[in-house]
Amino acid sequence: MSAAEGPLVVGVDSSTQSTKALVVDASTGRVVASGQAPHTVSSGAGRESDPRQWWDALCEALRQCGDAAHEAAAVSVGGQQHGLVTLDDRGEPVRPALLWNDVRSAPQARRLTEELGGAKFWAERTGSVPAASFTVTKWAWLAEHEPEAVRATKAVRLPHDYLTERLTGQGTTDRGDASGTGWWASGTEGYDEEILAHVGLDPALLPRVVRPGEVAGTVRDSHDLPFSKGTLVAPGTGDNAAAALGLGVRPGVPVMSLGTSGTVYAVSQRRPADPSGTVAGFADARGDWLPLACTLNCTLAVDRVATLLGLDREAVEPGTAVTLLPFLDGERTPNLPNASGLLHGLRHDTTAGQLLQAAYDGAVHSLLGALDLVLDEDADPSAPLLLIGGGARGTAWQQTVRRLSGRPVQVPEAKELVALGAAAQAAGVLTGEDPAAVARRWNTAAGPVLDAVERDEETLARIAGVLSDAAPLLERPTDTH
Ligand SMILES: Nc1ncnc2c1ncn2[C@@H]1O[C@H](COP(=O)(O)OP(=O)(O)O)[C@@H](O)[C@H]1O
Ligand SMILES: O=C(CO)[C@@H](O)[C@H](O)COP(=O)(O)O
Repeated sequence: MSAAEGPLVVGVDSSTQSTKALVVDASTGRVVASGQAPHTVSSGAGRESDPRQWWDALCEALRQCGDAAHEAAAVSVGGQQHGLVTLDDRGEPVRPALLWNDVRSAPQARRLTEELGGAKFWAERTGSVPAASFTVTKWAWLAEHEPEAVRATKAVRLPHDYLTERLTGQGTTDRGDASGTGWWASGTEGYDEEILAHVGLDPALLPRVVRPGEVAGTVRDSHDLPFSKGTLVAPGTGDNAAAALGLGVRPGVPVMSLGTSGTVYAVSQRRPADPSGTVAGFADARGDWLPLACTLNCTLAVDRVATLLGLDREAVEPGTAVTLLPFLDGERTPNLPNASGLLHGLRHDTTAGQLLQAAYDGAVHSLLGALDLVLDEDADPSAPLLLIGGGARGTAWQQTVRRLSGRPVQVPEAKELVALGAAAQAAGVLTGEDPAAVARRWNTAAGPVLDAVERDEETLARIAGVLSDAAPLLERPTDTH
C-alpha cells in the first residue's frame, strides 16, 4: 500500500450491532486501514447493552487497524443515538445503557408529552415530540423503575459521549446528538431547564455541548489507550448526523439508511417542528438541521423473517398479495410501540419467497410514508435517493426501495458512511475545513444510480389499508411486551 499523502485521521461508527473504525488519509479520503468488532444487545422486553462492550469493541476495531491508528492526528466518534448511559462517581456504568430501540418507556413518552403542554409544545421547544426512543423518556422510566440507579448516577451520557470521554477524560457532546435527548431546546441551542427539572435531572450531570469545528479534547496520557497521547478528538455526533457529514449532502437531498434502524432524512436550513411526531427535528453536526424519521424494524426484522422461512435474504419472489407488517420490536414510525408483526392475505398458493418480499415491502413502506415529510419545499423531487447502511448492499432492498419509491436510487460505493463522516469531522478539526466539504472532496457519495421505475401504487395502497384496518390490533400489547 502506498504512503499516505496527508495526515491520517480515524473515524469511528459505534452503532447498535458493532463498532467500525476507519483510518483515512485526510488529503484523499483513501481508507488506509479498517476494523470491526460486534456488540451484544439484550433480548426480551428491553434492549440494553453494557457501554464497556462498546469500548472493548472500539479497542479491538483499532487493533485490527494496526499501527496506522497510532499515527492518526485526529479522531472522531459517531454513535447510535439516544441511548441512556448512566455513570457513577468513578465513571463506571451504573447499569447497562437503555438503547434507542427499547420501547419500555412508551408510557413515559405519552405521559411527558401530556404533562408538559402537549405535542405542539415539545415540537416547538425541542424540535421533536418524544417517542420511546428519546433519552428523556428513558430517564423517566429509570426514575420510576430503578430509583436506586438514578440516585447512584453522577453523570448522564449518550453512547458517543461515553466513548469520547474515555479518550479525553472530559464530558462532552455535540448539538447533533444532544438534539435527540428531548432535553435540548432547538430554539436556544442549550439544555432546557424546565424539561430537566420536570424529570428531576440535574443539568450538572450533563456533558458540555461542544460547537461544530471545536476540539472536544486530546487523547489523555494513559498506557492502555488505542491512540497516541495528544491526538486531537473532534466533537463526534450521532450516527445519522455522521452519515450526513460522510455523504457531504447538501440541503434537500434525501437519504435512506437501512441498518438495525431504518431512517430517512435530509439536511435542512429550516428548524423542524413537526407536532405529529413523525419527523424528529434533529440538529445536524454543522449548524443546520436534520429532519429525520426512524423505524425500529429494518434489516434485523427482514433477516429474521428470512430465517424463519429458511430462505436466503435475497430469495424473494414477486407477485405477492400478502401484507406483512414486520413490527417485531414494536414500531416508532408509525408510532405503535406495542405492535408485533402482522400477516394478512395468506393463501394456499402463497410462496415463501413472496412472504419474504412482503416483509421487505412492509419495512420500506414505513420509511417511504415519512420521506415527503422530512423533505422541505425546496427539495428537488427528482433527486436520487441515496441508499446507505448494511442493507443497501442487498439487491432485494435496492429493488424494493426503487419499486415502492418510484425515484432513482443511488448506492454509494463507500460502505461505512458513518465512520467516514466521523473521519471527515476529525479532518475538519485539523484543517479548519467544513467536514461536509471534506467528504465532497473525498467523493464519498459516488456510486451507481439505478433509474426510476414506475411506483407500485397498488402495493403501497394495500399496505396502508391493512395498517389502518388493523389499528386496534397493532395498539394492543402482546404478552412479551
Ligand atoms: N449484503 C447485504 N445484503 C442485505 N443486508 C445486509 C448485507 N450486508 C449486511 N446487511 C444487513 O446490514 C445490517 C447491518 O447494517 P449496519 O448499517 O451496519 O447496522 P447498524 O449500523 O445498525 O449496526 C445487518 O442487520 C444485515 O442484515
Ligand atoms: O434512533 C435512531 C435515530 O433516531 C437510530 O437511527 C439509532 O441512531 C440507531 O442507529 P443504527 O445502529 O441502526 O445505525
